[in-house]
Amino acid sequence: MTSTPVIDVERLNLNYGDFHAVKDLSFQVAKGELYALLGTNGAGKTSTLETVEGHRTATSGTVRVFGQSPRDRRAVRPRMGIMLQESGFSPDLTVKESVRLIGSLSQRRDRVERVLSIVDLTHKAGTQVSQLSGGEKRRLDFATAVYGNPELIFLDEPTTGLDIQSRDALWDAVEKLREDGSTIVLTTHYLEEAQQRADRIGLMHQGAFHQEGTVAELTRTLPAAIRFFLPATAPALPLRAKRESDGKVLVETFCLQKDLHLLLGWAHANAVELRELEAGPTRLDDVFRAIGSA
Ligand SMILES: Nc1ncnc2c1ncn2[C@@H]1O[C@H](COP(=O)(O)OP(=O)(O)OP(=O)(O)O)[C@@H](O)[C@H]1O
Repeated sequence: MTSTPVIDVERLNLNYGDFHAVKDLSFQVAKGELYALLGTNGAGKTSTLETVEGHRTATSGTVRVFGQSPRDRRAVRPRMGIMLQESGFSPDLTVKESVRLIGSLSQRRDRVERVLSIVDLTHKAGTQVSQLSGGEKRRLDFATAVYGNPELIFLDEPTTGLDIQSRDALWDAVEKLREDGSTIVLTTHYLEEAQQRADRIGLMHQGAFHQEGTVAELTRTLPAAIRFFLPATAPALPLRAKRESDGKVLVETFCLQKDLHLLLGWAHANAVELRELEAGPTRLDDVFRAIGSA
């Protein structure tokens, strides 16, 4: 990493009483990156992010954001947009008033109308927060990340409760922010989104990284899968395979194209129908499932 990282965490430890929740965690996020912090329940993601956001003090280790302590709120806070799982806007405020409030709290400058348009709430500007649907509330939460194009944006489960159109719109807006140079830290349980969007992933388990790297680096450690139903009368397969609980045959391979070619050639030569054939590269889900079994 050549330039100073936007986030620099060195040997972070966090204790809650006797419980060691985060253990010697180190990672960096470079300017313009989309970094996904993922992990099992209770892995320590929230504790880590709260420290990086300046809400929590480290038990030991150092955390730098833009080269400064995130506890120095006056220096760091105006440069960050934090979309929490619930932003807790007052139910009595209107949408427009809430967005204005984001402006005064963040000390960033923007046009309320622009922000309302990006989060697709222009038509709800005069509606009280208490009258919004779950998805509309989530889009209002997203306004905290958009207002004034912050340099560093935290997105905590950003698409939970959003329909597919709103999800697409949110990711379009995130892409736009990235084009303008924003750095993004994402947490999500939608692994597909992380797989599609993240430049790098930190995968936490029990307070430490289980793995860290690009999606390709994480998935490279596990084989791809070919699955199909095989008729009872079929001759012996040309590949090593196992039978799954639903009766499907599973072939695990690090040479997907070559083995698929071999299998299809064999099926054609023997006139065997491979019913419900599926073949695909390793997914992040598989990497997650392998945690604990490693
Ligand atoms: N205030 C607290 N006091 C004591 N233990 C805590 C406190 N906050 C979190 N913990 C514990 O620290 C561990 C890490 O919690 P954290 O919320 O950081 O995990 P997480 O990765 O965000 O989990 P999840 O995906 O379930 O939200 C958990 O075992 C949790 O029970």
